[in-house]
Amino acid sequence: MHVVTREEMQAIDLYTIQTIGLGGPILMENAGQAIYDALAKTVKAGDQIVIVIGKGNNGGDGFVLSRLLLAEDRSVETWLLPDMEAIRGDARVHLHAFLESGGTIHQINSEPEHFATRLHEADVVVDALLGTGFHGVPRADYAQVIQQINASSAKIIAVDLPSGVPANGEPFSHEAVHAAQTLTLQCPKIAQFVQPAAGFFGKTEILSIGIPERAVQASGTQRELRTRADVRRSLPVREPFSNKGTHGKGLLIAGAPTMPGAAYFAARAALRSGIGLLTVSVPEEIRPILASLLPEVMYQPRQSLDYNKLSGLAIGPGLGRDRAQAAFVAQALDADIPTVIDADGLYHLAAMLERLAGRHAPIVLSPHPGEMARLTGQSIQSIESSRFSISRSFARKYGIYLVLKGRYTLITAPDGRQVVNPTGNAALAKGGSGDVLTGILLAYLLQHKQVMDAVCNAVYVHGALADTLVQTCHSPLDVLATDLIEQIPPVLHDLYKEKEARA
Ligand SMILES: NC(=O)C1=CN([C@@H]2O[C@H](COP(=O)(O)OP(=O)(O)OC[C@H]3O[C@@H](n4cnc5c(N)ncnc54)[C@H](OP(=O)(O)O)[C@@H]3O)[C@@H](O)[C@H]2O)[C@H](O)CC1
Ligand SMILES: [K+]
Repeated sequence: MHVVTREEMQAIDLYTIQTIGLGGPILMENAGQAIYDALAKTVKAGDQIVIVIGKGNNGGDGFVLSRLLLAEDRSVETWLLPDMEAIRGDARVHLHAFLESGGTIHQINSEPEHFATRLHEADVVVDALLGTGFHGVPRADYAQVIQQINASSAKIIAVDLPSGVPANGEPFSHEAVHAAQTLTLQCPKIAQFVQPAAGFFGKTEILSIGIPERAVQASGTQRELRTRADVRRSLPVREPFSNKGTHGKGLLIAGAPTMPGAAYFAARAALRSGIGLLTVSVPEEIRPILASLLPEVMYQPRQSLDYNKLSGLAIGPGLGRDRAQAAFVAQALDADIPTVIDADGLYHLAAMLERLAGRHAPIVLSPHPGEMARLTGQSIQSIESSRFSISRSFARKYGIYLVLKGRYTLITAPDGRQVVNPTGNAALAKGGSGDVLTGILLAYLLQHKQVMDAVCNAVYVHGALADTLVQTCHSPLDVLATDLIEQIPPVLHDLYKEKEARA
């Protein structure tokens, strides 16, 4: 599933209409029908529905929905902000069809009090004011209606985008529709995954409107939303006669006397994620503690790390920020084997980014926004408001795989391809969860054929751990790193069972 900008969506529309030959009115009919079907799942029989329509094709979707609801014995009113004469093109076609089918249009500007009353009484408000055509700041008349919609106690369902939200996720400070649910048409837009826009979507459902994949491909978009099917398809299969050496020999350089837990979490997560052989390097003071907790791993002293015959390494969890540790990061980079750098490893990396050049083996960096800010010298706010572009330029500049963590973690390949991860929740915002991800990343880097699959699947599974825990027996407040690790077996069990069932 591709994530698009407004311009890419418009190009997809144009290709579908001009090259494939599916006219705009047909797409709009499909859009209206898809919205109608999605509404049927959430709107109750006696609900009073108010559909609020703007001037463009987003409004056109609203006319189709109004016509489809005509046939039902429901309390539905359709309210139009612009004058009817201003409606043009495909939207005009469906305005005409609605009226000729017996529909009634109420004009907001002619009956402002009645509109206010209906909004107040409504159980559901469908926001078909503005979609991908919106830009800038809402004009006064639209701003007024957006404010009125937000003030109603109705369940707000936005068509394609919450009105007032810019499709490309540009930062904004004006009021936009706070939707309980957004029914996005065909392709998720960038806005859904960046702040502050993401906060206006509510529960989001992507509805197909019959646009062929070829039209999406033609737009050249390089962004995708990872689906469970993508993960299932690309998970490594364990051959029956494989041996421990087949699944990677990894080295984890982590932990400090004051932070032994990080090394434990990353190591145990790597083991649970299928790594074949794992060697851990921790300061001698804490090795006995780790050895008692992790009998499955081998140990190497920091002073004599052997990088030969390794399939990959991870460095950073709990490593510590004193200068002495920087040398281990530099050494790891010089080893030029598949490498994951996280946490304090990223802290030291910031002073030696030039070492990333000229390497051949893949490198995966997994910063949270604060660590990314330090790596780029930008503020956290600028990172958060332009996650896609900042990630892309950094990954391409240094030739690395970048995992920019967040509510929707964004994965970027050295060639600029980007994947949005849909799983995860606030339960992950706790010490140790990043160490668990590092362990899964290391294990997957050593087991997947494609690096991008390894990284995307590790991030997907990591988020799915938190989702499963919160959906079954935890709250977002009480999930510990150890809970995440112990959730790996059931989550992988389900994924592999689904994979087998589809084989
Ligand atoms: N393939 C698909 O996804 C399909 C999507 N459909 C729907 O079409 C919209 C996009 O339609 P479009 O007409 O391009 O644009 P909008 O309806 O979103 O809005 C256009 C009108 O909005 C006005 N506008 C723009 N900026 C502002 C602003 N700052 N304040 C107030 N009004 C604004 C603008 O008015 P003008 O007077 O400036 O012209 C436009 O008229 C998409 O989102 C889907 O919902 C199709 O239904 C099917 C295919
Ligand atoms: K809308």
